[in-house]
Amino acid sequence: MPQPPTSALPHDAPAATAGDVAAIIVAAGRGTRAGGDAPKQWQTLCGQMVLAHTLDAILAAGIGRVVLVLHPDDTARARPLLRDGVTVVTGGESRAGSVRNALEHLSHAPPGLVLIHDGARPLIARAVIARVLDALHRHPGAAPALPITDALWRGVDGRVTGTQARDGLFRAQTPQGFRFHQILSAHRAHQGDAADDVEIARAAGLDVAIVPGDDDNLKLTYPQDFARAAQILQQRATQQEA
Ligand SMILES: Nc1ccn([C@@H]2O[C@H](COP(=O)(O)OP(=O)(O)OP(=O)(O)O)[C@@H](O)[C@H]2O)c(=O)n1
Ligand SMILES: C[C@](O)(CO)[C@H](O)COP(=O)(O)O
Repeated sequence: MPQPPTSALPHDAPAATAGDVAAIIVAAGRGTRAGGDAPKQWQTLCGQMVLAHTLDAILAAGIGRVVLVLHPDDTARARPLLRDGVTVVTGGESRAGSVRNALEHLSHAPPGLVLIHDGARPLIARAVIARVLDALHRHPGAAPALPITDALWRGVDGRVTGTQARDGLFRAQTPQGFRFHQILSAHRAHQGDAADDVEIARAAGLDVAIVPGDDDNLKLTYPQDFARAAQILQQRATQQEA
């Protein structure tokens, strides 16, 4: 069984090399819902590109091998992000296609485990990464999520047309982690798009554990998300100074 890297593991976990784990950061989208003068992953958040925050967070967790998945129009923007252990592949027409391109790239020197993360989630905490890696000791897949705490409705044209029970429903986050060869096979077998990699894994019959997510691990989707993300980063900076 491949073991995750030491630095992202609980203190009592067996030591492992960082080479056992690779991360894929998908950042080939166009960020249409966010608007702005560039796709959201390239916009500035607290003085740094969104994608730089995301990459720094993944590297800080001890993941020594990262594949950035970028739109072909964006490769020049990525120059400040390039360093040892970071490679770039071209994205696909869908998020699933982008992930598939990265998995095929990694298949030439396959890791034991792979974490698949949205470039648009720059506030990913090391503790969440560690929870995913720890669960991969016991499950072929693991992903963070938050339970739904609000009532759920169906609506059309601004009116409620029905309600939906919330029991057993979760808001999925990333990174979503898998044993590499299993998620590669699942993607190769999958037809069409998918909301996330857990959907593709489940379609291939893989067991996926849910680990606690983090409210701060938001996906930058709309313009207002940037203000919330900046507030979280400023709170973190203040706490570190204290
Ligand atoms: N063909 C695609 C589409 C999306 N993504 C990435 O998948 C993540 C989640 O997708 P989303 O938040 O929907 O990003 P966009 O597709 O850019 O947003 P929008 O739907 O508003 O255009 C993002 O980091 C995005 O860059 C990708 O790598 N390749
Ligand atoms: C992968 C994901 O972030 C899990 O919640 C989400 O499905 C991405 O959705 P999007 O429409 O591609 O932003």
